[in-house]
Amino acid sequence: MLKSINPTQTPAWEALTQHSEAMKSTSIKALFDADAGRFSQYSTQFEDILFDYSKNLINDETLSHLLALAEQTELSQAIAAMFGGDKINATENRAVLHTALRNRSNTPVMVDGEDVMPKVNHELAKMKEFCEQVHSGRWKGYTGKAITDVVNIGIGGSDLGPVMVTESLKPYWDKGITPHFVSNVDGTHVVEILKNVNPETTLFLIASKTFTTQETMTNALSARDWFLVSAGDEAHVAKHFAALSTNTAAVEAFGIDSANMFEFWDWVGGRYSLWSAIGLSIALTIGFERYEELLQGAHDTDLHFKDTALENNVPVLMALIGLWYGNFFDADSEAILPYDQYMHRFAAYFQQGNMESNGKYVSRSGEAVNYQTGPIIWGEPGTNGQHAFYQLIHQGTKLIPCDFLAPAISYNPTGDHHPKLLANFFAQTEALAFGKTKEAVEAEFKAAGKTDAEVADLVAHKVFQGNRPTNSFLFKQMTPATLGRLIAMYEHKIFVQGVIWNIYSFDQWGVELGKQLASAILPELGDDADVSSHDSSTNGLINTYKSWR
Ligand SMILES: O=P(O)(O)OC[C@H]1O[C@@H](O)[C@@H](O)[C@@H](O)[C@@H]1O
Repeated sequence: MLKSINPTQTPAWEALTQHSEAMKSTSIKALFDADAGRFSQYSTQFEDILFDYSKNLINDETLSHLLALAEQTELSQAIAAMFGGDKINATENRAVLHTALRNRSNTPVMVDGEDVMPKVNHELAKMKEFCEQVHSGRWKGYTGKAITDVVNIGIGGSDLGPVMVTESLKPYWDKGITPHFVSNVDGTHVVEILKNVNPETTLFLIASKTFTTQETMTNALSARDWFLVSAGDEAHVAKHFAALSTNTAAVEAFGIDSANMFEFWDWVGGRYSLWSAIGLSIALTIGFERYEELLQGAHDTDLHFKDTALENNVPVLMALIGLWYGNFFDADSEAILPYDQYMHRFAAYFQQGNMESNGKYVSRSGEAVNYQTGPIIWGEPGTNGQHAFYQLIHQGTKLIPCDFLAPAISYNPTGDHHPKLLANFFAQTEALAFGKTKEAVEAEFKAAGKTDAEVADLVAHKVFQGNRPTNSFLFKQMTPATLGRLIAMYEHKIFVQGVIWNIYSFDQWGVELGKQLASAILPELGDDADVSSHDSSTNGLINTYKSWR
């Protein structure tokens, strides 16, 4: 159990409040002007990832207060508690051990007196064997053909991780398997995906921690019906359906052979589950060895996070910088901007990671907090975002701290695309930090021959205030290990922030009410009679739907 400590009651919070006032009267530009060594002071290289946090409105004093806040909220104890298998997910009475799933050192990890590593290794061995069978063609479909397509049916944490990772690692799709993902209960999703696959050569992975999620069960049944239209005999299901779940009874009730079940455990949060059996679609797509490299990368970060002093600890620094803007500068969102087309679902992945973990207003002692918690996370790949929403980041009224990520080496070094892409990355962080002064705009106008009147009309619109903070993550090349490192860095950032905000980051009660109400409404949609059991808006929507369908 983590202690409940109100962060706003700590001396560090008070110091940060005062210090933030001082920092509001300086600027990122002034900090750079005063210190030629700022980049080397506020950047660090972790393995093959350069983390540059110098373009932030921070100085040594800021960091020392933030680190004091981490100490006063007992962050180090919380890190030890998580890795040690304590039940820090108190509202579900569960340990939080996605780190055990990628514990390549294989040191014992105890939960309730039991070392979980043997069962983690057992399941990994089972996944490996299955991948070998599928890749070698020994695993055959009902007409004797090898598997060519894998359809992962899952939603939320049972979908977003596999989608993001397989897309990010597309250059590694060399096992003859094409992955597909069905998540939305909208029939369009499953119908459109099934148009592209052949029942004889398709393997369905039903991915659901609980195996009760409405969307996934509905899609799984539709996929099974579609499959049986061609295959006929139910006995063929065993060759084409596997389950990734913690719920053996529900898997069996669905009709999936327990030999085709890949298990994980209640101490794996859904949004932290790509490292478990939920990662099977990844391993099938990129190969099991590459999946192990992904796990190894995450393990590298875990060891760094667990064993490095807070002041040099990358996920801790990421968390503290984010919290600085959220709590002391009223920033309410953060943008994640990968300059890597393959990473196009990275922001969406961490939208769930962050917002489901830290979107909580109730503290660990059950009271409403009186400070901001988790940020809104959003983002799109560069350079597309530049032509869409960067206007607001540069000149809007909101402060939006941004993370820029890019590989130095592209898998597609066609022409000069990659230098152009990276020139944009570097330029954007420069423009956001340093802006463009009125004097610079005026000088530009004058050089272009504009009249004084024209200059006066336009100058204010062309000024960039700058002072917009960014973090940059430049990595050598996107490999499975690099991706594993990056994901784990963001995961631990979320953990650190949740600890300091005194909230429970590993439950998600906020998703339940909508599910309950949807189950109550579904039977009401079964006939054409008007309903009157809800508020007038909900009644109005339901009754209009019924009259129009
Ligand atoms: O993996 P299952 O159990 O189908 O859950 C899928 C998703 O459901 C949602 O309601 C959330 O709780 C997510 O955290 C979870 O990943």
